This record gives sequence, structure tokens and C-alpha cells, in this order.
Amino acid sequence: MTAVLRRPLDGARTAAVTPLPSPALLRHELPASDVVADAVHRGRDGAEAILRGDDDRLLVVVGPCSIHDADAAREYGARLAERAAAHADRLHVVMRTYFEKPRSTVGWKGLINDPGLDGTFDVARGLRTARSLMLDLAATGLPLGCEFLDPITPQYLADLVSWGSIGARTAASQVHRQLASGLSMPIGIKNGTDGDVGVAVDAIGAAAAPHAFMGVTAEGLAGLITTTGNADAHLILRGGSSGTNYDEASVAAAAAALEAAGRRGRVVVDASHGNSGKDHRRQPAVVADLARQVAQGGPVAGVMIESFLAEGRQEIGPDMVRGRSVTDSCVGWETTVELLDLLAAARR
Ligand SMILES: O=C[C@H](O)[C@H](O)COP(=O)(O)O
Ligand SMILES: C=C(OP(=O)(O)O)C(=O)O
Repeated sequence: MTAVLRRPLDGARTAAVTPLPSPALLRHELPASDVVADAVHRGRDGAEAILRGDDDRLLVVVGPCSIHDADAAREYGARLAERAAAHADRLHVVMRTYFEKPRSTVGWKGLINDPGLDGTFDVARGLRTARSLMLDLAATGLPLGCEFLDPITPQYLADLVSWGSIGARTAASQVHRQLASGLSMPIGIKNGTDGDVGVAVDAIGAAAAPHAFMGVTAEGLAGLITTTGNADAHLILRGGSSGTNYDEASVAAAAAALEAAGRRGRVVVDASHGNSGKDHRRQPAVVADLARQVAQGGPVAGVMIESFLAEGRQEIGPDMVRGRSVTDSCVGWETTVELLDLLAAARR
């Protein structure tokens, strides 16, 4: 029989596969110093103690919706480290260092995916830029927080993260629940984009359980990952298409749903996203309501604020304003200072 040329069975829709440095290589090139390791541990311990009710400070996760300019983020971090130190007896401040953005359809997917903001997708550079920025920020003593989106990214960066999140678009994803079950820091899981809190309560239960799943080792090889479960997975109320859920009744209902599922009835509330209709000008009113709830005691263990140096948002383009978000709109620095003061006063 004459040999027939077979059509390839895969690769039909793959344009290229480009090698990346292994996670172990990147961590070797950019290692965590003792000062950084201490900041990461203090960040994790503080967040865990607050969520467990053993520390009566308020967790505040604050920072840009996404980081696109490492220098502007360094300036923001230096300012935030100073405010965090000033409020350290009442607030446990974690800086949002979000390098991966889940998109509703398409759009810029964050600094790791496209550090040039120009569709060149230099992921190796994105990983280096993100890790090196995180090392600089953690060296100021600031604990860092991010959303875990791509299941491979944690191997490159998770050692520098004190608090993590699973977003509204992935709360139902088994891959992300399994990932959360093995991460070394408390993981906040958001309610769905439609406002469904049940999906996040289910995710918290799934993340608390041990799992075995396929993943990537530090050397970049395929591996079977076996986890012990994350007892510090918790709920983030972020509102949704059905309305906001930062008010006292919604917070109480969410806490009751958690308790009915056998989980701790303590929540983090996001002042942005569905709770502000993505309009940064509404965040101060949400934070003011949360401050009132915090002052009364109750289930609010933490508050999330989207903030950057300059308020608002802008499109990616040639004439961008330094320190202004290129994803969701953020409150500016002066408002951030006022909101931190307000939350600290409420905790007093
Ligand atoms: O937090 C950021 C955005 O809300 C999220 O990435 C979705 O953005 P999009 O709806 O603009 O795609
Ligand atoms: C994407 C985010 O939030 P959500 O998943 O609530 O949309 C975010 O916090 O950056």
C-alpha cells in the first residue's frame, strides 16, 4: 500500500507555541528576600486572624483595578505603605496588585498577558515585570493581593501574595476552586456577576476540601497536585446585575447563608464592581455605609476599594494619564486617603 500523507490531528487553530521560563527559573532570578518573606507572612497571618475573628482590625484590600504601569504602581505603593503604617492598629491594608484581568468578552487581559499594551503578548516579560514589581512593593512592608485567573500563574507569583481572590466570572469553575484549595493564603471568592451568592458559598465549601488535579510543577512539567484544602476561603460581596449587596440586610443574609453551609459568617465587601455600577464616584458612599456597619460590629471583616493615583479610567492609547486605570474606574489618591481614615475611625 502506498503511504498517504495524513492531515495533522491537532494544531489546526494554534498559530504558535513559544517557550516560557519555568516558574523555578523566574523565582531563582527574582528571589524573595527575608524582608519580603516577612511581609508576606505578616500579611497572610493578619488576614487569616481577621477572617477567623481573632484580630479585630479591618481587612482593607485597596489598589488599582489593574496595574499597567509598574512605576506608577511603585509610587502608589510607597504612598499606601505610609498610610497603612499610620493605621496599622486598626486596619490591615493589602495592596491590590492585579496583573490578570478576566474579560466579559474581549479586551486587554492584564500586564502579564500583554505588558506592552499593544497586542505583542510578551508573557515572559509580563511575568518578570510583575514579579519584580511585587518584590519592590513587598520590600516596603505592604502585603499584596491579586486575583488568580490562569491556573499556571501561581507557580510564578503566589509566594509573594498574602491574600488572593477568585473572581465573579470563575467562582463556579472547578479548576479555580481546586486551585484555591491549595493556595497558601486566604482566598476571597466573589458572588457571581448576576449577584448569585450561592455559587460563592458552594465555591468556599469546595475550596475548603482537599483535591487532586493536574497542574504544572515549579520546573514547568505536568504534575498531579494534591491539596489539603483552604480553611480560609471566604466570601466577597461585589453586587451584580441583580443589584447591589453591600447594605446591612444583604450582608446579614450572606452571613446567614455561610453559617447555614457550616462556614464562618464573616464577609469582605467590594465597594466597586456591581456595588458601584463600575462608577468610581459611587464608591465613597458604599464605603461610608460599610464604615457605619463596621462601627456597629457585625459580619463585615473586610472592605475592597479600587483606587489609583488619578481618578477615573482611560482607554489604552498614545496619551495616557499616569496612574489612571485602563480597566475599571478607580477613586483617586486624595479620596483613597479619606476612605482609609473613615474606615480606621469606624474600627475605633
Ligand atoms: O475588574 C475588572 C473588570 O470588571 C473585569 O475585568 C471585567 O471587565 P469587562 O467587563 O470590561 O471585560
Ligand atoms: C475582576 C474583578 O472583580 P469581579 O470578579 O468582581 O468582576 C476585580 O476585582 O478586579
